Amino acid sequence: MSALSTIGLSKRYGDRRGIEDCTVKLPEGKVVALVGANGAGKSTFLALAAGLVEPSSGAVRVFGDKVRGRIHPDAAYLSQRRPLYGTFTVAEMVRAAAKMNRRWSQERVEEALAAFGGLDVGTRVDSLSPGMRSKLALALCLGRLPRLLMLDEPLADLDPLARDETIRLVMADVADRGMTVVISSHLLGELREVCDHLLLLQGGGVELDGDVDELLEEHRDLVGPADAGPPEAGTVVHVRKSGRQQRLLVRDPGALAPGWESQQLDLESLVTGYLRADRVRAGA
Ligand SMILES: Nc1ncnc2c1ncn2[C@@H]1O[C@H](COP(=O)(O)OP(=O)(O)OP(=O)(O)O)[C@@H](O)[C@H]1O
Repeated sequence: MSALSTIGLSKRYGDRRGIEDCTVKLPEGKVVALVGANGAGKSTFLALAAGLVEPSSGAVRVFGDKVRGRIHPDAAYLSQRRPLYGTFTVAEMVRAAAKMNRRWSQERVEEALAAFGGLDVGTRVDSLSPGMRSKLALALCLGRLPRLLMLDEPLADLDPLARDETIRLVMADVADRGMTVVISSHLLGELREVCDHLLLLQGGGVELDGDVDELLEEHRDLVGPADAGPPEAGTVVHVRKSGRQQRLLVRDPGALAPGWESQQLDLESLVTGYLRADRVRAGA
């Protein structure tokens, strides 16, 4: 079964497009990197999946159940706003979250807070730094023992050590409980080590949706003379020319013509190539 699936999912904000006609099936037990340029629709996608926003059309399912106006009981969602009660202390916030959730592991929350360190439980939430708020909000999400964890830019406010700790905590639940994770982030270097699946949104639509290793295998950077024609096979995603050389990002390039050299891509260069191509299209 798919952990999270959408069919023809669209959301419009007046005449603005949030996301448009997204159909995806995200596999269970995997870590999905949700990426795209600013405004591509990542937060909208996650808010729809969490039931916080009503679709304009189409549907979202979590573990096969249609999402209708509230979060699925087996899911947890860390929104970019990190909603917490400002006047509560950290300890009061944890107690409030425990009361609000039928399934709750105090042990897991405490483990997470201890792993981050430096978060005094007597501190008022509104005096925490943005990074500390992120840590507390993530610990509360883990306390729900979700089968599906959706994280909207969880690493954005964190120092390098806390990013590493966040990834470790999340991956422990992936390994121990088979939790599925959908994580939106611009920090592709950090995600590469842990993500199995890539969902790339562009202009509200799905540009790439697939297994990371397979996508990296299918794509190549081809380097060749600037005056050479395009390869006979494959789809050219993006072309960059500099001096006497050109560099093409190509999907399924097939056999190479003489003079061309093929280079493997990493996740960051694959995504960056698609983002560049999109910018060229938008400017065209
Ligand atoms: N509440 C809203 N009202 C109006 N427009 C919105 C609202 N939320 C999102 N949008 C629009 O929907 C589009 C997608 O926004 P969204 O925040 O989902 O993108 P994103 O990929 O998460 O961006 P970022 O990387 O900057 O966080 C943008 O054009 C944005 O302006």
